[in-house]
Amino acid sequence: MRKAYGDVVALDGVDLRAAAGEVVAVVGPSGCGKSTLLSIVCGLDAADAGTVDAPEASLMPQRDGLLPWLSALDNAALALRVGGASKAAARAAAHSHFVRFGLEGFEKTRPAALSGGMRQRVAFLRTLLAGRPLLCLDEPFGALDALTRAQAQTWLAEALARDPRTVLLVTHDVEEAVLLADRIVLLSPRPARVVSVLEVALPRPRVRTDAAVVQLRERALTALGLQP
Ligand SMILES: Nc1ncnc2c1ncn2[C@@H]1O[C@H](COP(=O)(O)OP(=O)(O)OP(=O)(O)O)[C@@H](O)[C@H]1O
Repeated sequence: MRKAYGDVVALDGVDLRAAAGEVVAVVGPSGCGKSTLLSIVCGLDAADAGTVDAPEASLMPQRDGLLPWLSALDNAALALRVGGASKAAARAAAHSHFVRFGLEGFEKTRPAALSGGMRQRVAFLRTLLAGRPLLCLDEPFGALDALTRAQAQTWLAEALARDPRTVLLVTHDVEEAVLLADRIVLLSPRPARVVSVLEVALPRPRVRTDAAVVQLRERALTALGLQP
């Protein structure tokens, strides 16, 4: 696949495959074209050359995209409302996940009064409830502090274990990719090309201090040229 914005070539020959139910992490340096790739896969942008053969996808954008004037519950229920569900049905469906997502008691809270981690959980729930087979997650935890990020990685792993989907997870964070993905696609600096693909054949749940996790993280960093 190829995509340029004027003289800026964002993607140059990126070829990517995901099997149904597989979590594929896409890791690459800042500005290499990862968001562009997700926009094309989700049908929000068109490639200049190449094709996308993907099922219907829902995108969790880099900034959480929550609507500031809606409550947490109505934000989570938004995709269902857009899909034609009544307000009551959409709220009930969204609410049935609130306890598991650690959001109980915050149904009426507006996004500005939620913590960063909670906002990400609401945004993820909204993406999940869109009911599409493919989830495109663009740096879902990029804005979180290290501790909140570690917690968020755990709940995402648990949520996907409960409700498996095909996932494209864009991240800068090699460790996050090793913890969550079945396969890691490493991209070059812009224009993005696939540098290497690593299989993550490790049992779940994965622990960041595990020797195999640390070893794979180092292999990925080396492939990206970030480790001697
Ligand atoms: N709509 C656009 N118009 C012009 N240039 C764009 C547009 N979208 C992206 N670009 C450029 O394409 C390149 C790739 O951008 P993209 O956002 O896809 O990278 P990224 O890997 O997601 O970056 P980051 O990791 O920092 O989020 C950048 O140089 C960016 O400036």
